Amino acid sequence: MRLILVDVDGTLTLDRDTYLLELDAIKALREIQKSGFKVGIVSGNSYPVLRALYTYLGFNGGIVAENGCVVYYEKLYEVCEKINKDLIAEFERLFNVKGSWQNVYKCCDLTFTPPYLTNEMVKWAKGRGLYIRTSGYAIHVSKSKKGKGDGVRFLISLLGVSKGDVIGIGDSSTDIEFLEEVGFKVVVGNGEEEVKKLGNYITREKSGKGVVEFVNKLIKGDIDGGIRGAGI
Ligand SMILES: O=C(O)COP(=O)(O)O
Ligand SMILES: [Mg+2]
Repeated sequence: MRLILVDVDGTLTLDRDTYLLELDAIKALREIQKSGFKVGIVSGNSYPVLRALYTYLGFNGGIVAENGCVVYYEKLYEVCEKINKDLIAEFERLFNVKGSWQNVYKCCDLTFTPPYLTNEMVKWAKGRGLYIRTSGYAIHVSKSKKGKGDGVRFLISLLGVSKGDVIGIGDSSTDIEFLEEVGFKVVVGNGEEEVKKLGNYITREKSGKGVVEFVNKLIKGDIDGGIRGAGI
């Protein structure tokens, strides 16, 4: 089996500062599903939000939610340690940020906006044995050191796919640990520079249009240096 895992915000959207989906990217991914690939989503968003999205988009390769802490494929799994939600009020008060409306639906990875990380926040998290990152959309606080990496590894093993048969597509530093777990790493053209350094393929186009560019090349068999068994 061949699997494509796609980040959501900044990757399936029109750009890195909007929630509007690039509909052509959805179309291209549905098309590649018809040729035998499975398509899954890997995101910092909460499970209910992603489960609805996954259902309405018609994908079939599973869900990694809460930055790797929650995994769904036929069944729901919590992969990380739960976080104490009293931290929401403390973090909001100390740093003048706002907890996401999705925090009530989360177990393990809490989010705050605006998405700008400060040294003081990093120090605060370290002092509490927590990990803190930014996706460009929000600040994420959890007990998970490996972020999306833990969830992606878990999903891949649930599906029984080998790492070499998995393609990952992302945009932000929260995708680094995710991309480290897959055989072929794609970064959208407007992605963060530190993520692009890891990429086997950097799209010319930004966000969702970049997904369209890559998937079309994959369908045509136009990608060099391919991944094992992926037909590229
Ligand atoms: O939850 C976020 O902050 C961003 O979500 P993403 O992981 O789909 O980019
Ligand atoms: Mg993203």
